[in-house]
Amino acid sequence: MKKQDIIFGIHAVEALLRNAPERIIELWALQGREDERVLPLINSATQFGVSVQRSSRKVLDDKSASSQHQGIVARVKPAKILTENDLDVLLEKTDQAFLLILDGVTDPHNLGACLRNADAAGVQGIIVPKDNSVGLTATVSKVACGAAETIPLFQVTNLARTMRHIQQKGVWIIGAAGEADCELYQADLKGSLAIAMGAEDKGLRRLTRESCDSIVSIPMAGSVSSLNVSVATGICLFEAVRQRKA
Ligand SMILES: C[S@@+](CC[C@H](N)C(=O)[O-])C[C@H]1O[C@@H](n2cnc3c(N)ncnc32)[C@H](O)[C@@H]1O
Repeated sequence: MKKQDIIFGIHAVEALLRNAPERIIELWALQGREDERVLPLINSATQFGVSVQRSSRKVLDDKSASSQHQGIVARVKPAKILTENDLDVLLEKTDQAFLLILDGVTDPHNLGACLRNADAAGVQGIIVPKDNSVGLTATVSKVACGAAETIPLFQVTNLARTMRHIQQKGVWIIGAAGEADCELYQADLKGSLAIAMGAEDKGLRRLTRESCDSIVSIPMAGSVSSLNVSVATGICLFEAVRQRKA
């Protein structure tokens, strides 16, 4: 069974039942413990005609390849892969884009945390390059706490080309890099916007950086040279939220 065919954890399965119950093929719930958070999920799945099996902890650990399943594991049909064309549809529907670009994030915990931040900030979609990025794995869904089932993730073949394309549609792209002279808090983050974050090891690739309209840094007071990408993403997104509400 491929890892991405499994979704586990209470928030992730709950979001799946709310947003795409048709994707669930079967569900395993921990036997012998009537967890009040798991029971509504079992009831809801049963209403959708999903087969629910009561299983031992060992079975759930094996199915999810994790011990973090919180007593609930689902086998699912893969999510529809969204591409450049789907991004166009999104842009046509909004007069003020708010997007996140992740240039090659490879750690599932980081992508999960970025999805969670993006959902909380009201981001409409996340753009990632198809290659050299982690996809929507079971761990990503678990860490994202339901956001992997709500935020559209656009996987594009050529990130720089997609960036040019969305710029032509009026989206201003701000990249985040620790060494930039302009501070995040000086940048104008209102209007149609995409914020681009770099990968864990190499940061923004040269072409991605050159495709940004401007580059900003989050001021650092201590001795470390950079923040974790999901932390930096949260800071940038919520500064944008603050400005857009003002
Ligand atoms: C772990 S950092 C990458 C560090 C990498 N060694 C580099 O040279 O960029 C991952 C991403 O988080 C964002 N980031 C981390 N710290 C930042 C800061 N102080 N200012 C702006 N962005 C930051 C950037 O987008 C960066 O590419």
